[in-house]
Amino acid sequence: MQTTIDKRALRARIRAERDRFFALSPAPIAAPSALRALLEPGRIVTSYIPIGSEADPQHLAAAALAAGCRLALPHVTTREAPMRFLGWDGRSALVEGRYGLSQPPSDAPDVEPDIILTPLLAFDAKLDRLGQGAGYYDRAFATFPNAWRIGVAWSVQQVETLPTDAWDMPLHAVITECGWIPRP
Ligand SMILES: Nc1nc2c(c(=O)[nH]1)N(C=O)[C@@H](CNc1ccc(C(=O)N[C@@H](CCC(=O)O)C(=O)O)cc1)CN2
Ligand SMILES: Nc1ncnc2c1ncn2[C@@H]1O[C@H](COP(=O)(O)OP(=O)(O)OP(=O)(O)O)[C@@H](O)[C@H]1O
Repeated sequence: MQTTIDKRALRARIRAERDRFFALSPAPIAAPSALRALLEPGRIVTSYIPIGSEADPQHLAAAALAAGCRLALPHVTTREAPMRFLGWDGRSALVEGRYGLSQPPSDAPDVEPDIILTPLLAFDAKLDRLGQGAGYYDRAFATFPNAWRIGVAWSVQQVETLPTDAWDMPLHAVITECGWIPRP
């Protein structure tokens, strides 16, 4: 399948580019006003703890907490089991999981997210997204179709155009160190 080969090569290229960019100590990702406008008290925002050279959403999560939102983090086990979103107060100890991920303990409460801050490998001008390839976020988007899908990335992760599959749901916006990119 051609798109599978394309995606694998693209992932490797983008990971290398992201590593190079990250080594230059980019400016942190700050919360744009368009995101702050969505942070109503009581809303549930799922963040993530970055691994390697991923863009760090910590200031977005802090803005959400300060606005009275509740936080959650993704939790994965096997590749087959769907990802869960588990409540997190922003300070409690996390547990190391697969791939070196920091996750809430598996007995933390499941929540239904309103805003999904989404890690990604690449995005394009249409705000299509390429992830790690396990389909965790694609499946979560299908489960929570009414949640805001907001990508978090370094600007160098934008590519001309991505191959898409039938299940791909575009992002509503992407936040980079340069600011907010709305869906066209
Ligand atoms: N920080 C973070 N948390 C996350 C994700 C993510 O992409 N980033 N996920 C998104 O789905 C879920 C975990 N899924 C993952 C799926 C595959 C790989 C993986 O294949 N990692 C590669 C290389 C990682 C890299 O260098 O970028 C590996 O371990 O070989 C990692 C996480 C939930 N939590
Ligand atoms: N809504 C869905 N329901 C069931 N399986 C799905 C769904 N969406 C994607 N998948 C499965 O997930 C796998 C990975 O898809 P893809 O390569 O597009 O992942 P990705 O977008 O890079 O990953 P991720 O979403 O984890 O960041 C595919 O094999 C696909 O069959």
